[in-house]
Amino acid sequence: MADAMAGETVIAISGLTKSFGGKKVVDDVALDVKRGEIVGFLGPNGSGKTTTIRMICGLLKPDSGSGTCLGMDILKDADRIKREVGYMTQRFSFYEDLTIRENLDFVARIYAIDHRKERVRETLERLGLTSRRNQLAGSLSGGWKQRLALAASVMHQPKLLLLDEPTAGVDPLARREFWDEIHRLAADGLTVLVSTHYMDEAERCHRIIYIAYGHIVARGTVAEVIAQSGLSTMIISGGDIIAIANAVRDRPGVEQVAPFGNDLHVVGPDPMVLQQAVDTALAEIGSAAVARPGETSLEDVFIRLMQTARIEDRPPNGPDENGRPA
Ligand SMILES: Nc1ncnc2c1ncn2[C@@H]1O[C@H](COP(=O)(O)OP(=O)(O)OP(=O)(O)O)[C@@H](O)[C@H]1O
Repeated sequence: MADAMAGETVIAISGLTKSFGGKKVVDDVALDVKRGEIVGFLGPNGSGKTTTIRMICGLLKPDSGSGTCLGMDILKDADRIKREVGYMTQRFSFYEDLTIRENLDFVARIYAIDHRKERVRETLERLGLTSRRNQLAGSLSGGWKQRLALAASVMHQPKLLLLDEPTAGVDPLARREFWDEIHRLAADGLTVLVSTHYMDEAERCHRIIYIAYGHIVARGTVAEVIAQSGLSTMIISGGDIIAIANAVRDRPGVEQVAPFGNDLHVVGPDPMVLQQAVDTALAEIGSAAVARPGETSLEDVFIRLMQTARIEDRPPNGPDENGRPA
């Protein structure tokens, strides 16, 4: 993020609340996003990410709450906000029997973009789509479709881009290129709020916000969110991982046990108690495996946040207290 742009507020919202069928799915959410930031929006399925994004961009009216998006009032100026943000939904759709260029031309007409042909040409160039401009959208692979969707959402030159799980089902190379593009756009001053379930994508954001069943429960840089969790991790290598997992799982001070390849990651809130639990478990089963302190991962933190989310806020078919699906 360029320093000169930092500080300018793009989204400033507080008390945002929305209910569906008597159930609050977004409850007292506050958001503050500055120009040029890439903010990741994470949380379990059904936690209110899409609903929040839709309220920010004027597509859905909040029950309560107030604030501004691009300097406009989210309650009074919803129609203007809608026109000035770029929004890429989870399921983007195109005319499959139109080419990439024709699809963009169609979008440009809808937005009544001036100098339409020139803008379509520029957008094709900027998003690396020029060589494929005459290919039918229906024949594109997932990664190219996604690039077309991104092109369609930035063609009207929005200052804020809202991306709702933009890379679901796209291969790693295409995701890498997509994120490189997002960073280039942000460096030019575009502000990005992106919902995702991918840890590597969270790590590519300047800042993340974690929402669990309507409530924001963590926010900050990835390093800050990991530090705030207060979790410690021991990594056990060189033994019967399954036997060790069974021996350590229910010990005091152990919250999570998960195999990663040939290693076992054991996570808990107190490093001393955790070490003791691991040592005792290894001794008990006579294992010669080696245990060492390791870095706590963002995934471990998110699982903890999901487990500790308020039970009454969870959907009836949501995860149980161990984070397992019902
Ligand atoms: N129009 C609607 N009518 C009724 N319920 C809705 C509506 N839109 C969303 N919901 C419910 O609100 C809750 C939050 O949904 P939302 O799509 O905002 O979550 P999400 O965090 O984006 O989930 P995911 O990660 O699965 O995309 C869910 O329980 C969903 O079923």
